[in-house]
Amino acid sequence: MVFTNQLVFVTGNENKYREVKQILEPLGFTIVKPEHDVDVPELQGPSEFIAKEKCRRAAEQINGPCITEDTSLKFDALSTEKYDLPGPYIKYFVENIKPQGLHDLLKGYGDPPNMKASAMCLFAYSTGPGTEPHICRGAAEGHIVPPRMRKEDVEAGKKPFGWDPIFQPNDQDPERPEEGGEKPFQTYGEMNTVFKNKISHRAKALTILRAKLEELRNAQ
Ligand SMILES: O=P(O)(O)OP(=O)(O)OP(=O)(O)OC[C@H]1O[C@@H](n2cnc3c(O)ncnc32)[C@H](O)[C@@H]1O
Ligand SMILES: [Mg+2]
Repeated sequence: MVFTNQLVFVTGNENKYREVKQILEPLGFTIVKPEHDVDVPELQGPSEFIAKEKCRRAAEQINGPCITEDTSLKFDALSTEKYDLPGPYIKYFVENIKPQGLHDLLKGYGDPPNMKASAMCLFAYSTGPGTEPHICRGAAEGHIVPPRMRKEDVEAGKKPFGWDPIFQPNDQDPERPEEGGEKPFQTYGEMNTVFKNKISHRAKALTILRAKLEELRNAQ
């Protein structure tokens, strides 16, 4: 297996693709789409199983190395020690009840309601069909808040990226505007992309993926 800096990212989500390009390309990687359409079903089960299986199937379909990514959003109020909920099923929740509905769902239970949430991203890297994918995890703790998006995006009628408008990550310092933090605390949907890409669950997972790729390259 010869490593190159070109990574095939198999995803059906244009927003994910854009963010991965924005984060990794300044670091010397080239992110490309597969040459032909790849259809990986929405798998169910524990997050790590989904992430590995998704990558295994994608590598088989493109017959070569690739990366895939699976994102989940856990609400503390709904989760148990064993199961993160909605967790990997967040896609269907957000499609059906939209960010406002997700917020209202939590808001309706508990006094006061527990609005704590964490976003998790699992990247998987496969060196090709028949190999065990490597998993790189990144997480961001935060709170679910009423939807807030950047004014210009609302005015332009822009469709939000998933649950961005209701997730307010804790890891931001409104006292340090030079680092992108702005008063008051922002949701992902309000942040400029440079700042989101610096602190997000995806950015953290990509830092680990990058180190993993270096390690594999040095070991060859
Ligand atoms: O083809 P894949 O890569 O699987 O793309 P997907 O859109 O099906 O993505 P997932 O299966 O990982 O489902 C995650 C859901 O969470 C949403 N999502 C992922 N990352 C997000 C982020 O950074 N901010 C907001 N929503 C996000 C995404 O739009 C989906 O609805
Ligand atoms: Mg998916």
